[in-house]
Amino acid sequence: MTQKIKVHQTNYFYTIAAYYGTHVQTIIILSIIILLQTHAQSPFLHTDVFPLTNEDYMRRCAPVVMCNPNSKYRSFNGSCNNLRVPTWGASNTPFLRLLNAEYSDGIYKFRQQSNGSQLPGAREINTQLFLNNQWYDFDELNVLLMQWGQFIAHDISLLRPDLSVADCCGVQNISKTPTQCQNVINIPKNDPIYLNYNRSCMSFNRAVTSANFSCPLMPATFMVEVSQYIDGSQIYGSSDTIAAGLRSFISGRLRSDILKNNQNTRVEEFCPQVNRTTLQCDSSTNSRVCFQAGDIRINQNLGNALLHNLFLRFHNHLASKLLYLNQFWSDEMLYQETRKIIGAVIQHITYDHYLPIILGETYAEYYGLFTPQTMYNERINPSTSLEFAASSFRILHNQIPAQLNFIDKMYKLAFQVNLTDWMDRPDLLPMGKNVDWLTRGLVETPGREYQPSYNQLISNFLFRFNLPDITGQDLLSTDIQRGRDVGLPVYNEVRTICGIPRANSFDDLLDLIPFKVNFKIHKYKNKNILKSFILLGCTNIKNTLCNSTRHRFTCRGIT
Ligand code: HEM
Ligand SMILES: [Ca+2]
Repeated sequence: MTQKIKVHQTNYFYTIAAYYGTHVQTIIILSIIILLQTHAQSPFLHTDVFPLTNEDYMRRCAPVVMCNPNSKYRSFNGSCNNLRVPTWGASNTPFLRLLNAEYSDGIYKFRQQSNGSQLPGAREINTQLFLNNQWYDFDELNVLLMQWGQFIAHDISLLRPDLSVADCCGVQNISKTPTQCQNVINIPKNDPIYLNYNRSCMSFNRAVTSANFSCPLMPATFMVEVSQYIDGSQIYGSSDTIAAGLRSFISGRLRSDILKNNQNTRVEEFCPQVNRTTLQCDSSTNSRVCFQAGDIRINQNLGNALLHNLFLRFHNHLASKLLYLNQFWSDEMLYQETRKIIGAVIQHITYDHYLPIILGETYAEYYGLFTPQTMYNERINPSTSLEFAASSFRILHNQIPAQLNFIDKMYKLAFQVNLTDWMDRPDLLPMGKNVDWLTRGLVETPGREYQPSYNQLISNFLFRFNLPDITGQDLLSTDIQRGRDVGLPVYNEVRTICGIPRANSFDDLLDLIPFKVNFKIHKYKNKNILKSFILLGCTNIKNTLCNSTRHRFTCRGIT
């Protein structure tokens, strides 16, 4: 069994985004901090420095799992990858906390300011600091880099919001409503967007806790509902049952649907369609297509659905090649061997192509993240940390472009869509040559410039066609609120665990947060948000294409 230590446990990205509140001024900049520590000093190598509450689940609720040490293939739920502690990294086990939970009641209530008042509203933070600070320079990296990030995020993390309390903002008497509803995101009176829609509140559903898994723990403990290893679980599923439901049981292949395009001129293979009475895609009443895969978020946006479809085709292609070479292999062997190769490919792309760009080559090499330097330390808990999944990795939401380009084989822009117009509605994919065109679009379109804000559409109109109200939601506010929901500690605490001195003044923050970033003035910067939408829509095609793509995630020659 290939066992690789997940990198994000020892990555020290951190953001102040989720830690706003105690000092409003520290909101100035959204930043990633990458700490360069020596291995010897790294606290993350020793599980005994983690909060003791991490052990509570193990002591009280963890199932006894028997492993076969000679098993040739990974389990679907991730158990038995670590033979010392078989449940480490398994689905439906808790996120790891690098630091103690911070709640005002020590258990579950949102953190407060040091003077006991509420933290500034999440939406207010966005509107005051980020929403109007959009920069429109193009990146030298392509949009596929962003899409790969989401694809692996779904491989290692799923924190499910509790949707049993449907629309909190419809509830009038907030003092008598369920606790869940007391955590809605308030919309400031002068909100530049929602003001026009007369909205004062945005729904926010707190995440399900271990109590939903018959394991009530204090402080609130949150469960990862997918296998936490990079193992392709978003393709294959994180349980035996889901995995079996996705297989054809013929020649190692996954179930798929062969669909004709709208002109009946082209036949292509797609992920199987799900029965529309299930929860998947149900929030989008007007979608005709609804794919099924190992992860429930497959249909969330067109780019993610595209990668799922490409990997399904890759699996079935590889399985047929293996069958050709090994005529006597059983369905099971063909399936598992193909799955093993796909898992390795995903790790290879992640460690050798993605992370060196995200972290920088020096860092990636120093920590032995490139493939030839793999090592395995059975004492490292590989679980996805809350600090990573609820904060650090979400910073890369700032790479999401407002639009996706469909580019034809002559490298001309065929058409462009708003990402938020097609959420949970992947209907476009099986039409025409859209799979080819969107693939080319991800590869050939420069990514969104790295910056503190998220794009205007996901900051205002997320899921706009899936919600009862037509306006939609704000991903940046949701990310800030999610940090509070799961009890993330304040930024200063995280500095200390990463070996950086505590900041005692705002000047102390300058060591890792560049002073100037917030004052960047760009030619397209426009105070009027609605005008900037027009700018986005009119982006000149010449500027939106990469000149060539010698590297998987890199645009070349763009100025
Ligand atoms: C392509 C467009 C994307 C959309 C529309 C999107 C949207 C979302 C949404 C709605 C959530 C759940 C928010 C909540 O309720 O707490 C989420 C979670 C998350 N996103 Fe994204 N995202 C996108 C891309 C990305 C990218 C590029 C990355 C990283 C490189 C990323 C990393 C994450 C992570 C780590 C989580 C938490 C996952 C969990 O534990 O459940 N996402 N995203
Ligand atoms: Ca996984």
